[in-house]
Amino acid sequence: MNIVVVGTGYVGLVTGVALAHIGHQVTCVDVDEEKVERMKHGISPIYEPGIEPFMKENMEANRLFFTTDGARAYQEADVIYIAVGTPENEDGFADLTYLKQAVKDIAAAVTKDVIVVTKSTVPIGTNHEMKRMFAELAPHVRIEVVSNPEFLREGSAIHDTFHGDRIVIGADDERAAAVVADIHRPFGIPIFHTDIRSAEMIKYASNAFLATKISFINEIANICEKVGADIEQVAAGMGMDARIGSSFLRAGIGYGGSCFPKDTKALAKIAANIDHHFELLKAVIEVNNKQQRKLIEKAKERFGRLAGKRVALLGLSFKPNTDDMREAASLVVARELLAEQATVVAYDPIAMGKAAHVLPKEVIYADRVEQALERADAAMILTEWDEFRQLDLSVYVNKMKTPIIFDGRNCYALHDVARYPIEYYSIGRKPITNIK
Ligand SMILES: NC(=O)c1ccc[n+]([C@@H]2O[C@H](COP(=O)([O-])OP(=O)(O)OC[C@H]3O[C@@H](n4cnc5c(N)ncnc54)[C@H](O)[C@@H]3O)[C@@H](O)[C@H]2O)c1
Ligand SMILES: O=c1ccn([C@@H]2O[C@H](COP(=O)(O)OP(=O)(O)O[C@H]3O[C@H](CO)[C@@H](O)[C@H](O)[C@H]3O)[C@@H](O)[C@H]2O)c(=O)[nH]1
Repeated sequence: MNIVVVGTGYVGLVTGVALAHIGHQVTCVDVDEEKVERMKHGISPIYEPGIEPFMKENMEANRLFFTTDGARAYQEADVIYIAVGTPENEDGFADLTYLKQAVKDIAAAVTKDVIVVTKSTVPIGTNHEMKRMFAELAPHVRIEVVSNPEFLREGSAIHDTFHGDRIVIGADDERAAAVVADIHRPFGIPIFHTDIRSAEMIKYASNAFLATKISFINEIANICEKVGADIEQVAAGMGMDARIGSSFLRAGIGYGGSCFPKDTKALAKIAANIDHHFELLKAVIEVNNKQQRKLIEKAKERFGRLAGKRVALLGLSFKPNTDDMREAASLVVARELLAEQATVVAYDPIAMGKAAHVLPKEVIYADRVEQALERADAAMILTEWDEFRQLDLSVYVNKMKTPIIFDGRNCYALHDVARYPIEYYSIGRKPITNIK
């Protein structure tokens, strides 16, 4: 089976590598020449733990290739996976420009029948629109379109691909569905067959539901703070109920990343377009927007004014084990701190290179966590990197001007913090005020 993957971002590259690893012949196409050049040398354009050894192993076995020559790759393909970006446009809807361009590129090149598999997250009805475009642009061949939404998480993408809970295959054509199921069978993951529209909706509904769990637990955390309960205990107790489940109940400063923010907004928009006002989802989004500002609120309450304060920002990426800055809470927090005329000194183990392109230019970068904390009036933890979780708490005491920590990810146990002369404000838990 000759497989081509269009787009080598988080989804495309991981899909290409994984399909090669289970034995398929895979060519990954990207329009970004620099990216392709790096990948040809076994260098991943994204920070994703464990991906490069997989790339190298499959390249050496002659199963994995990279090219910018889409036309040639599409001509030789039996199955083409589309994994290009579908970012948010200014109305909150999914921008389908890249996807439509990929459809045009494929239609212009193919000379034989082919199956096109859509991995990109697309609004309900998009795969049918793609089918219509193919029929119009490439009437000489038969192109079947299959929806195969992706559920991997950044930072654990390789693990998720080999250990996913399900593979969703949405198709109108039984033969095409069977071909795609056969391709994925070696993963040994349950395959769920459905129609195309339901597959498209499964992706949006899954992300919206997970985002709902996060906003729900964050609201409970905010109430816990006021009634003296502890969110870690509450989430643990709730999660023991198998009907609720313990995952995605980590309270914090809200969800970010390339998917939840855009996909929740896109689903709300999809609903609005058919005159359905998705009130629950709108509240989930609103709660998240507020939650991203939670540490600023707490700091203002503690200090009154933030002007002139030196604040160490620990963690910039939207979650640990990725350098992805898309919709990271750090963007909001850095901007607000600077607007309050605070000095912002930032540190992230991996994301500083990317962060420097998107954070305001006034942000100062530290090479090490200790350097960021030096003479700081306050520290704000935005990403729960292991480096911060494992940091000896005495470092805060020894380095900071005043060891006042605002922890947006509940990195430390309260009983550990209580042993140090630290002021500690976290999410949904009692503050600790041990500074003498
Ligand atoms: N990032 C995730 O964790 C994740 C998980 C599940 C689903 N998704 C969805 O998968 C899709 C891809 O997301 P991503 O984060 O991997 O995107 P990305 O932005 O990281 O990568 C997209 C790639 O496509 C390339 N590209 C654009 N147009 C092209 C064309 N015509 N031909 C060849 N290459 C082209 C770009 O150069 C880029 O390298 C989106 O729809 C997203 O919502 C993402
Ligand atoms: O209990 C939790 C879990 C997550 N988060 C936050 O939620 C965001 C998203 O985290 P996660 O879901 O782990 O990462 P993503 O890589 O964005 O993955 C999500 O988005 C992908 C793109 O659609 C989907 O494929 C995945 O299934 C879905 O989990 C991050 O900011 C996390 O800090 C919390 O605040 N609390």
